[in-house]
Amino acid sequence: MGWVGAGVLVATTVYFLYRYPPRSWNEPRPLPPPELKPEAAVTTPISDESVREKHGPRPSTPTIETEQEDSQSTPKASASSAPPPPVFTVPTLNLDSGENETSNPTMPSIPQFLRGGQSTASGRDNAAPKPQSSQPPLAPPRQPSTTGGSLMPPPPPPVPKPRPAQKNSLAPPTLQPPRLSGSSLGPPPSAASSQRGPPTSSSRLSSSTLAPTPVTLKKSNSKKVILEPGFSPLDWAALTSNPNNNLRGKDVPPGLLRVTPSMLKEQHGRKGRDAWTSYHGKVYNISPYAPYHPGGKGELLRGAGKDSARLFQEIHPWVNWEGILGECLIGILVSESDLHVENALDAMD
Ligand code: HEM
Repeated sequence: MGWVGAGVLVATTVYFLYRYPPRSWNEPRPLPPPELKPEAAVTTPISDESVREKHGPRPSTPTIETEQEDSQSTPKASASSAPPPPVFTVPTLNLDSGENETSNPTMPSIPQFLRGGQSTASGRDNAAPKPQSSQPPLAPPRQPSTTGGSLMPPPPPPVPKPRPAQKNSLAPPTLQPPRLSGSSLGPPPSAASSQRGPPTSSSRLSSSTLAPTPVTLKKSNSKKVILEPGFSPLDWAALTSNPNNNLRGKDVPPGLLRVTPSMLKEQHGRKGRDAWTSYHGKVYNISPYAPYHPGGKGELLRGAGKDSARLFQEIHPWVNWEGILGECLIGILVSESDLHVENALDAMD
């Protein structure tokens, strides 16, 4: 309903503007000689109001009388030839302001319309506003009177504001292609990828794991050697898993031996002797492992006849010594004095 009312208001405004363009508002329109009497126009409505307030609602009267009373309160043409009172100049002054013409063009057009055309017409003046009356009882609430103080600005015509969505629809659409991420095209990360290190810059460039990854060959400090066939770590594991294989050495008595540093030094791996080494107080025969050592036989034998803990920790501290050489354990490392005391005790027994 609000939209219908607004539409009617806009249509009325457009009609008035078309019928009475703003240019004609400033033109001094000569009032017709049979203009209404100022006294009657000003005083009659007030008296009518006072009468109504005093005596309450007007009893039903014949139509003819009502028309007569209304005709008195309505500015109509009369036979009086008196000059127009200065009260009619008030609307003209209001119309001179340019803002009123532009902002509220409908306000001044109504009095012009009533004075110029309808005031001269007879009959349909009951609903017409009374320009000289400060309290027009029969006028619509939004009908402005000619006095500037009681002007009520009509509601602005509803201007539909474009919604943000409509703005976007009017604006040229900026279509952006969907962002293709490399990870979305590739397969899901495998479980092994979680154990890898952070991706390098070269691997980040490739969007798929199927793409060839550039391999940069750099000089490696690795001293790994090419092992002979049958001497892989798996072959060593298979060899140590069999307890029948005597990896401690053919001349070594069963049980753990007490090995002094002098005894260890004599097991240097040359002249047909096995190479022994000590690690954290234990002595191992490393000769069976020499052909399986990834770093080569020569590197391994650097620790022959002495303690290898420092070398081992410097090169590959991550290697499980005990897990690899557990079956090669000879005994424990004891000092020379300790061995002599033990031998003396054994002799006493
Ligand atoms: C004590 C003297 C030893 C020396 C001087 C030595 C030296 C080396 C060297 C130079 C490498 C190659 C490292 C590389 O490729 O970057 C290596 C690898 C290796 N060594 Fe030894 N080693 C010794 C003892 C041992 C012992 C006693 C064991 C076994 C308990 C052993 C097990 C290994 C293993 C498993 C690798 C491969 C490591 C890997 O690839 O990560 N080494 N060693």
